[in-house]
Amino acid sequence: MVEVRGLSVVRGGRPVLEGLDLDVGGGVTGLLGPSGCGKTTLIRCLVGVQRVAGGTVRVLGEPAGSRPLRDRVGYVTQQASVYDDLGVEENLRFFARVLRTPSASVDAEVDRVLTTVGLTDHRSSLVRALSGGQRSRVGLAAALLGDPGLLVLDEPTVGLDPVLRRDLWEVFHAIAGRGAAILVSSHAMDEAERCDRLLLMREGRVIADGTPAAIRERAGAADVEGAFLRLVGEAS
Ligand SMILES: Nc1ncnc2c1ncn2[C@@H]1O[C@H](COP(=O)(O)OP(=O)(O)OP(=O)(O)O)[C@@H](O)[C@H]1O
Repeated sequence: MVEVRGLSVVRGGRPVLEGLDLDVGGGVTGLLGPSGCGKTTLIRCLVGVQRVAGGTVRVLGEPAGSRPLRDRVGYVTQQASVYDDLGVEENLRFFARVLRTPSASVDAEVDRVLTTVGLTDHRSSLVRALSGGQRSRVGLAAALLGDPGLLVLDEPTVGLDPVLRRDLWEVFHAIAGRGAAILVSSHAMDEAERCDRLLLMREGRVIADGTPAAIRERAGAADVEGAFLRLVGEAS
């Protein structure tokens, strides 16, 4: 679903990614790595908003950021990307219009994404009156409009309580179970265990790639956190 070849990015005059090769298939893939290693930069490349110095990025068979991908790639950024002074449903209707959802399908689309994220009871609430976790789910609902084949989530569970985090992970797996690929960046090592596959980055390179069990085994660690610390340490 994602094919990255020889990707190089320079930011602030410094190389951030250098000749990165990567494939992402179905299921939930976790993107881990120390702060500043290039996770958000890679995500920006996948959604087509990052200027690249070299290489190619193809998503669902198309160049990243190209017009056919507009409603086939969902992106939830670290910052809230919904309007505080609009209602939940109003936000979703607005984003459906931006995506040019045919007007006859908008009601069904809005109902579908509200059900997926469990917010049907809050459809009329103003976003600013919601809790942090509910607000995150409005952003996720907006990213699910158009039924994207790839969903990219940049630290989607920061600041959420353990129950909400667990619920959101159930939503991610349900979405992946319907055939979408999900790429989630995270610093939460307990969440890494929930991924089907992990990509561990350090200084713009992928230093480990496999299931959580395979990565634990390779590092000889009891959990992903131990494996992460060992592998990042080895690579330095
Ligand atoms: N707007 C910018 N201008 C210049 N350099 C930037 C900019 N944004 C990020 N960088 C640099 O690019 C590198 C990678 O940043 P990036 O945001 O991709 O890291 P990250 O792995 O997502 O970090 P974090 O886990 O802290 O979110 C860092 O060294 C950072 O200083």
